Amino acid sequence: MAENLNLEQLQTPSSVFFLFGATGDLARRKLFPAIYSLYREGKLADDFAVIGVARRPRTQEEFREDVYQSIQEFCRYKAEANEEWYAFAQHFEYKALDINDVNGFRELKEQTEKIEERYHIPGNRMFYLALAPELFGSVSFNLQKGGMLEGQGWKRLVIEKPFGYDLKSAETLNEQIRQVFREEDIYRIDHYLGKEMVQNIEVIRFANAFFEPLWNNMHIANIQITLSETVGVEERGGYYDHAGALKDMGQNHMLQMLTMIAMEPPSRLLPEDIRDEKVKVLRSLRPYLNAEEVEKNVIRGQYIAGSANGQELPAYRAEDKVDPNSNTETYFATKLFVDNFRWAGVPFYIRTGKRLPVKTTEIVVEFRSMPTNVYLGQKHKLEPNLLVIRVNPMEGIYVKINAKKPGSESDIQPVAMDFCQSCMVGINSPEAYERLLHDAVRGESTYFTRWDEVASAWSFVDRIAEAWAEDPGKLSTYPAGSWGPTEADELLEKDGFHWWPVNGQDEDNVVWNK
Ligand SMILES: NC(=O)C1=CN([C@@H]2O[C@H](COP(=O)(O)OP(=O)(O)OC[C@H]3O[C@@H](n4cnc5c(N)ncnc54)[C@H](OP(=O)(O)O)[C@@H]3O)[C@@H](O)[C@H]2O)C=CC1
Ligand SMILES: O=C1O[C@H](COP(=O)(O)O)[C@@H](O)[C@H](O)[C@H]1O
Repeated sequence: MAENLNLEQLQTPSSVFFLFGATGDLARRKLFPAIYSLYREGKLADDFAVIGVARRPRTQEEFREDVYQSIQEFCRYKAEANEEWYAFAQHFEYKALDINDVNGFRELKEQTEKIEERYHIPGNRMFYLALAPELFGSVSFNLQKGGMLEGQGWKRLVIEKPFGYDLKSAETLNEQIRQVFREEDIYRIDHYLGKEMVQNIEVIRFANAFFEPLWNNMHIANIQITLSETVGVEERGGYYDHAGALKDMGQNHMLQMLTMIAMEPPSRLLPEDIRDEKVKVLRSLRPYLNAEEVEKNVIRGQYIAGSANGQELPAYRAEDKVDPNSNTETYFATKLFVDNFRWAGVPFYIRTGKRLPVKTTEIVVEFRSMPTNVYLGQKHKLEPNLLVIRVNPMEGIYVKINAKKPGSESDIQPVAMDFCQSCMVGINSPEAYERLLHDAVRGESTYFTRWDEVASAWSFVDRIAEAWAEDPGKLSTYPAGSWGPTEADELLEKDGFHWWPVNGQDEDNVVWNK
């Protein structure tokens, strides 16, 4: 029998979790809440410690208060200021240092050793960099120079996206961190890989006899991946205006979801076997060879002023820290091909954007139509079968099939066979960051991106970004609160397809099994 990893049996070892960027947005909104949820669910070792690191001065009490406030605001479990909270908060300490100052790291070492002694932690250290990528190299070097990587126990580096701004900068970054850490000790986060339903794609595909035989170009007409957001750029205008939708979401989350959908079944469910299959998909992406191909196949747009739910919304160019003449895309849609035997000729359409009408991530697999339609002339045109994977905020899958309308002579109507996971587990489905932190501390690297995946994704995306850089003027606009530029609809219409309604917007047309 093939050897697999038994996640349930992986122990959570005692360790110190260093959070660089502890006064930042990501720490506040995602990381402190994730640690607290893991604690509440008994998924942390009894002997654990968290050291927050950033430049701002904070007393230990102030830092613990920051953590408390973040949990109250963003965590799915609420804390009560009682003894239990006090016991938990004692595990948190703060160290003010500048990443570029090695002396700060020497002091950090002393502080760490005291904590490790207090909690009997055997030198296991996880360094989470919730920092701008320019600082990743300096942190790695100074961790080494400051003696933080010495002694027994494992030392792991967890890095946030974006991993570079293009292939070249990613390579430089990678060379820097690889001078200090081994590839197997580097955990590159793509939080979409921590989402319940993205991980479920593997199970849906490889544990169901009726999907895998149909999972190819003989039976699938096209695949659509939509990641729509209602928010604008919020406080992150400075970062976003340099990144844009393609690099912020396309290079990572969208391509990672595509790999999960398109990869071959691995022979074993071991991290490297799965990652090997994913990277093959990225290497099989058909590159756009020139600016004309990019223009034909990739639509980019930027939102102008609009409205949603009766609220007036500003144009992107009027957002805080955004250049008023910015040509950065807040939306892109593209048609891709995975040039291998399984997927030859099947278009993958992916789209993402800010200030769209709903917050949703969905993957729609559209099956080919029946070879002949014996129901021609009936009232209802036969719709293709769909498998829809709802990633968030609703979690679940449904299969859309055609059935006879009860009581009618021969009317046909689409019905949905629905597995609504969020209906069963409610809002308590573990957040992506919880799952990924838990995996990283246990040394489970499957749902982190390996260097060759990152590099292949950048190679693909760079060609698009370069074509856009040559001709920055060709940018469509769309009103905030709309579904993006009309050109994105035409992209599918040219092929005889259309975007399927997402987020249950098709419900009037479909009978649901509820
Ligand atoms: N926020 C989000 O939703 C997401 C963020 N990310 C990524 O995570 C990373 C962090 O993002 P975010 O939290 O939003 O950023 P913020 O700007 O909110 O926080 C940056 C953090 O870095 C610290 N910092 C900056 N310079 C130094 C320095 N020289 N020495 C020590 N600490 C320093 C800041 O603390 P201080 O000023 O006190 O020094 C602060 O804690 C970025 O790479 C971002 O792209 C990825 C996905 C989502
Ligand atoms: O990585 C990012 O993801 C968020 C969207 O994540 P979600 O889990 O809320 O869907 C996006 O808003 C942000 O711009 C991007 O950097």
